[in-house]
Order: sequence, then structure tokens, then C-alpha cells
Amino acid sequence: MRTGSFVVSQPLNYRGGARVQPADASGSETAFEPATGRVIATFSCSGEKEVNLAVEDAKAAFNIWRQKSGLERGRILLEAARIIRERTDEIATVESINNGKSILEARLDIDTSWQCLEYYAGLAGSMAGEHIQLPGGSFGYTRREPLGVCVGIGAWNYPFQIASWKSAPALACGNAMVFKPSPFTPVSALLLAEIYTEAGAPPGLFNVVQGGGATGQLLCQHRDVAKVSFTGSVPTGTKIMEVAAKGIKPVTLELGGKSPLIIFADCNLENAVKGALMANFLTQGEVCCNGTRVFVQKEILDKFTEQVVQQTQRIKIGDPLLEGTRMGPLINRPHLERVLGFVKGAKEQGAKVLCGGDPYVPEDPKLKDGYFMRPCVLGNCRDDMTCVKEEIFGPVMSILSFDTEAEVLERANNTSFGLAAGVFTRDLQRAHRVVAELQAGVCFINNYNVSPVELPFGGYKKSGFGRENGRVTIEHYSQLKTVCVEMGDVESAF
Ligand SMILES: NC(=O)c1ccc[n+]([C@@H]2O[C@H](COP(=O)([O-])OP(=O)(O)OC[C@H]3O[C@@H](n4cnc5c(N)ncnc54)[C@H](O)[C@@H]3O)[C@@H](O)[C@H]2O)c1
Repeated sequence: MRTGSFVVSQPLNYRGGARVQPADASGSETAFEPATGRVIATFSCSGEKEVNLAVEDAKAAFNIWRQKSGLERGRILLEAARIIRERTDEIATVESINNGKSILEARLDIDTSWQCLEYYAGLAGSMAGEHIQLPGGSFGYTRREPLGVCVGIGAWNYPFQIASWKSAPALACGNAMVFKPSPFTPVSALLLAEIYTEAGAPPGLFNVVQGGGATGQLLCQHRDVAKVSFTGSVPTGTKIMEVAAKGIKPVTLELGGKSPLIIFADCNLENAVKGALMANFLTQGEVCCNGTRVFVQKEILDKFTEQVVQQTQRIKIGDPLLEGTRMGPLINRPHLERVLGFVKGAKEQGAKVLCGGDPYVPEDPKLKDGYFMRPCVLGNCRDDMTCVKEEIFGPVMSILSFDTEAEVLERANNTSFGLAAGVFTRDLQRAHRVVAELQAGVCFINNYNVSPVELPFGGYKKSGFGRENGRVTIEHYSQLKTVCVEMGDVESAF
């Protein structure tokens, strides 16, 4: 498959184990190929009737699925993981076309997706309750039970990975899922749905409905939906929590960030520079946990900045499907304009553009209408600048300098977000002391933006709550039943 050739011809909703056209619609959406600006799909947003049908199908599947043992469920997840792994290139290609990220990165996303299914397949068979001895031979026990029909709502930056990270633990625990991708990236969740069916999941276990906020809201307020797991922005997360509160539904919220990356003078400079690029420029900088506030200790500020700028300028921008490309286009034209607007605002507030920050037109004529920009490093930044305070969600790194550990900790924590944070130092004691003080759900020492599925991922403060990945996520997709068993006679108070 080459850039400029992909079009979606099949329906983009999935329920009851097959692709379907929605039963009703409330408006339509258009999805683009960001590298060329071409339309790749126009599709209807699902209305109330379609949402109800998807939830009905999920309920029917749930009644079959919840009765299977963990081992049986795990076997199907393992088979799905195997198929994803086998089809990595094909899925990564679709992901790269629809999102714009480089094929190299898209393949890594697909890897973490099948790994997530494998991980929860492994845990499914070991989910168990407790047996608790009580006086007189009586006893109690607990059962870890599924919640029911869970809703997953995704952002556009990691479409297949988000669908996998939500569905794998949900299904492992015995739930069914209705998933709504972002309308910008509607395509790859369908591949996951087909793979679950091929792997032997009952029809309706994993369904996909398409649409924007209105469809998402219908899902969140549905009477038969037991839980909502959301990945997206803070304003949407707030709305979802409000709707969920009315139905007393638990929510997992994976929201935005403005994470600090702290570089101490005693670091391994080469690794710190690599870490800063990893923290800022994956997926065109459209990453929630990016370490976009790069605090550098004064002694090494000039050296560090020089090397970061040099390496940023070397990032190969272009056709995301070419093996050598390391940065593709941003998701769409309005978002590109927004990111460029942040750079302009930063200049007006006194920041210095050390490289990039302008639109980029690749030589290949088919890419002339793509949404490319050159990755940007901003120097002379202050904590009160908009580029340092707000989530830009694009390839823009802000460099700030600091003197002492106490000072940098206070400044790093001075934000309403708390998704991630990083520290580069050779002093192990300092590294652990600093991460213990950082108000962030995910902290990296001497690396950044690695997300093994064995480790829980999620935020503090306005970056959300609940976790994805890791053993703990089982608790977010299940509920505990206590059973009290009397072995003697009833001692009545009456
Ligand atoms: N913490 C994480 O794991 C994580 C991962 C990726 C992205 N993000 C965050 O996501 C944001 C970017 O993604 P986005 O622009 O797609 O976010 P967004 O909030 O605009 O949309 C996310 C999803 O919510 C849906 N939606 C919108 N309004 C809704 C409503 N009222 N009810 C239900 N659903 C609704 C959208 O259609 C989309 O599917 C950034 O802030 C980023 O930091 C967080």
C-alpha cells in the first residue's frame, strides 16, 4: 500500500460480529489521510437506535462470555494476540495512513497492542477471590465479577492501541465492550473487532460505533452501560464524568498532560538528549504523556540545548509509509494551525525559536496538501508563558533552566496536570528522592515514553484517574462480591 491510494469502502460500524451500516444517523463525519489531505472515508455518526442495538448485542454476548472461565477467555485473547502479531504490517499501515505517524512507530503501537492482549490473557486464568474463615466453622468468600457492558471512547493519537488497551482487560475480566473511536481515526478499531471475532469471541463481544461527541454521550448515558473508559481531553473528560455521575457509573479517565522532564547536570548527556527527543517528538508530539517542559540545570543548559537542536533538525519529515521517515504530518489542518499558533504566541511572549515551528512542504508532490510542520525547540522560556502552561499536543519542546533540586521540584509540580514526569541524573538517591516528590502518575528515571504493558499507566490531578495496563487494571474492570456462609443456626436478635 502506498500513500495516496487508500480508501475505505466497507461499513465502519461493527456489531453482532459483522460490519454494518448504522441503523440511524445523526450527521456525518469525514476522515482524512493527513499526509495528503485526501478524504479516505465519509461515514454516518450513529444515532440512538444504533447505539441501542450495539449495547443490546454487547449484552447478549456478555451473558455468554461471563460464564466462561478465565482460562477459556484467556485462550481467545491469546488467539487474537497471535492474529494481531501476524498482521502487524497491515494494521500498522492503516494506522499510519489514517493518523500520519511513521510506519516505524505504528508498528511499535501494534506490538504494544498484542502484548497487552497477551498480558491480560495470562492474568485471566488467575483472577480469583479469597476464602475467609469465620467463627464456628462459618466462612466467607469473595468473587471477582465482571461489570457488564463497558464503553470505551478513544482519542485519535493511538487509535488501535487505545482500543486494545481498553478492550483487553475489559474482556479478560468477562465484560463486553462497545468502542467509539475518534471520528478522525475511525478505521483501525474495525480490524480489532474482526480479529476478536476470528479468534472465537462471541458475536457482539466487541462492537464499534462511529461518531463524535453526540454519539459518545448517547453511549455514556445508556442505562445498560456499566462503565466508561475514556481517553481524551480534560474538557471532554469532565463532561463524561458528569453524565456518568447521573448513572453512578465508574469511569476511567486518561486525560491530557503538560509533563516535566528534569535534566540534572550530572546526567549522561547523550541519553538525556535522546530522552528529550523521545519525550517530545513521537507521533508528531501528539502524545498525552510527553515531557514538554524540559527543565535543564544551568551548568549544562548551553551544551544540552545545542545537541537537542542539532538532533531535532535531523529528524526526517515526510511520507509516513517510507521506512526512513521519523515524523509524519499532524492529524488535520485545524490542529496544525493551532500548534503553529502556539509557536507564534510563544515568540510574542519572548521565547526564542531555536529550530522549526513552521509549516513544512515535502518535495514529493503528492504530499503538498499534507499537514506537516518542522519540529520546534523553544529557548528562553519562562514558567508563565502559554507554551509552558498549556498542552500543545504537537512537536514543540519548551526548554527552561533551573538551579536547585528544591526549586525545580516546586516548578515541575506547579501545574494542574499530573500524567507523567521524567528525571535524568547519575545520582540514584536523587533520582528516587525526586520521583517520590513529583506529582505524576507515571515517572521515568533515565528514559522517557516507554510504556511496557506490565506497568500501570494513568494520571494524577486533572490528568485523570483509574489505570490502564498492569495488574491493577483488573480492579477497574471488575467488582467484588462478598458471600457470607453460615454453618450453624441463625442467632436472631428477635
Ligand atoms: N492519558 C492518556 O492516556 C491519553 C492518551 C491519548 C490522548 N490523550 C488526550 O487526548 C486529547 C486529544 O485527543 P482528542 O482531541 O481526541 O480528545 P477529545 O476529548 O476531543 O475527544 C476524545 C474522544 O471523546 C469523544 N467525545 C467528544 N465529546 C464527547 C462527549 N460529550 N461525550 C462522549 N464522548 C465525547 C470524541 O469523539 C473522541 O472519540 C489530549 O488532551 C491528550 O492529552 C490522553
